Amino acid sequence: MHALEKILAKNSGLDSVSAGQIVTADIDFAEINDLYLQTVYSFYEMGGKKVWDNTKAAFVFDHYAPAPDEKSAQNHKEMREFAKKNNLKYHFDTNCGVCHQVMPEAGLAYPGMILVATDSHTTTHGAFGAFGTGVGATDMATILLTGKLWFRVPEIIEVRLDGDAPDGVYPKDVVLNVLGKLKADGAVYKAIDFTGSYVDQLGVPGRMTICNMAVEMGAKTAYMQPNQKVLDYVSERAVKPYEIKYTDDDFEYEESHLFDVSKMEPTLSCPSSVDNVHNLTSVVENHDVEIDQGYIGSCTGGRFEDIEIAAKILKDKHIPKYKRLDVVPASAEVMQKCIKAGYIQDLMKAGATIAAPGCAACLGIHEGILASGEVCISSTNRNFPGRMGSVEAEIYLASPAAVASSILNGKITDPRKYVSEISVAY
Ligand SMILES: CC(C)[C@H](C(=O)O)[C@@H](O)C(=O)O
Ligand code: SF4
Repeated sequence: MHALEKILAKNSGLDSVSAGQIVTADIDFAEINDLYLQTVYSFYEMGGKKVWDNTKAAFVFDHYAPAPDEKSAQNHKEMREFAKKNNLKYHFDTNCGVCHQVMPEAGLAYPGMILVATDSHTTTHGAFGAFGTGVGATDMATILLTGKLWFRVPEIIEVRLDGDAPDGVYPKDVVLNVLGKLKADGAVYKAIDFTGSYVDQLGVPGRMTICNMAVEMGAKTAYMQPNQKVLDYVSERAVKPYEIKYTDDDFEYEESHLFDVSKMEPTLSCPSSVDNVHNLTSVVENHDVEIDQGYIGSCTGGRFEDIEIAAKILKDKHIPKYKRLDVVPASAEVMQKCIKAGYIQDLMKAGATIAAPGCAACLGIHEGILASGEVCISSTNRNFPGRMGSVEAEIYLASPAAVASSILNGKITDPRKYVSEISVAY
C-alpha cells in the first residue's frame, strides 16, 4: 500500500484499502473558512446539536479578513456564535491569516492525519505527510455531526522531480512545469505523490507551494514523504503525537511522470488558464509584457521566504510611477517574522502596499482588485477571468522572484537578472 492508503485504512479501522474502494474514515481535524456559514445551517438542518468533538474543528476567517463589507461581518458574527456555543477549542479570527498557513503553524497539520477543510487547496497539507482534501458545506456538516466522512480511495500517480533547481527557478516554477505537462485535468480525483531528489531536499515552504497546486490538476490530495526538515517543523508544533506512514517498496503507481528540475527555467502560467504554461523567456522574447500590478500573497506564495526574496530584490530600489505592488503575508506569524527581518519596511520603501494577512485579492475579494484591461503578475494559484477583479484583467502566475523583478521594471522580467547573489531556503 501507499502511505495515503495506510492513512485511510487506519482511520477506517481496516487492515488495507485499494483504489476505487469506498470507505468511511474518522477525520482528525476539520476546518471551516469564512465562505462556509452554510455548513452551520446544514448542520442544524441535519438535526445537529453539538459538534462531535470540540477539539477537532475550527473556523478560520481568512477570505474576508478583516471583513470588507457588512454581509461578511454578519457571517463572521454567526460563525463566532456557533464556535462559542460549541466551545470549540481552536478559533482563528480575522487577525490570523490564510487557513492553509495558519493550521500548520498551530500544529494542526502533521503526518498520518486526515485533515479536511472547506477549501480546495487543502491538498497543501500533503507537504506534512497528511491526507488533506477539500469538501463543501454539506460534507463538512456531516463531519461536524459524526466526525466521519466517506471517501473513494483515489488512484495514486507519481510526479518524480529529480535534480537541483538552477538559479532563478523556485518551487512555484517547478509546480508550474508539472501543471504545464499534466494540464488542469491531469489528475482528476487522483492523489499526486511528489517524489525524487529535488523533493527529498525540499523544505516546508517549498513543499507547501507544490502540494498546494496539486488541486489545479484536479487532484483529490497530494503527498510528499516527510523529510527531516518537515519533522523538525512539526515536532515543535504538532498538537498531538503522530505516526508517519511509509509507502511499501513494491507499491505500484497508476502512472509516473518524470521531470528534470535542473533543466527548468523561470516559468509562467499565462492568461487565462492555469495550465497555459510557458517559459518566461518565450513569453517576452518578441515583445514586452507591461505589468500594472505585482501581487505577492496567498497560501501558494505568501510565506516568509516568498516575501524575503521580493524584499531582497527590491531593497533600495523603487517600483515605477503608476505601478503597484501588493504584499499580503499568508499569516500573522509570517508578517511578524518579516517585520523582524526588516522586509516589510524595505518593501514599503520600494513602494509596496502591505495588506493584512489573509486571502485578500487572491480570489478578488479586497486589498488589491484589478481594473479592466490591467495586467497582474502574481504568486497565487489561479488566473481565470475575473479571479482577481475585472474579467477584462489578465493574470500571469509566477514565482515571487519573478513578480518582484517584473514590477520593478513595469514589465515581465527574468528574475535571473537579480537573484545570483540572493539565496532563500525553500
Ligand atoms: C473557499 C473557496 C471559495 C475557494 C477554494 O475552495 O479554493 C477559494 O479558497 C479559492 O482559492 O478559490
Ligand atoms: S489564499 Fe487564495 S488560494 Fe489560498 S485559500 Fe485563500 S483564496 Fe484560496
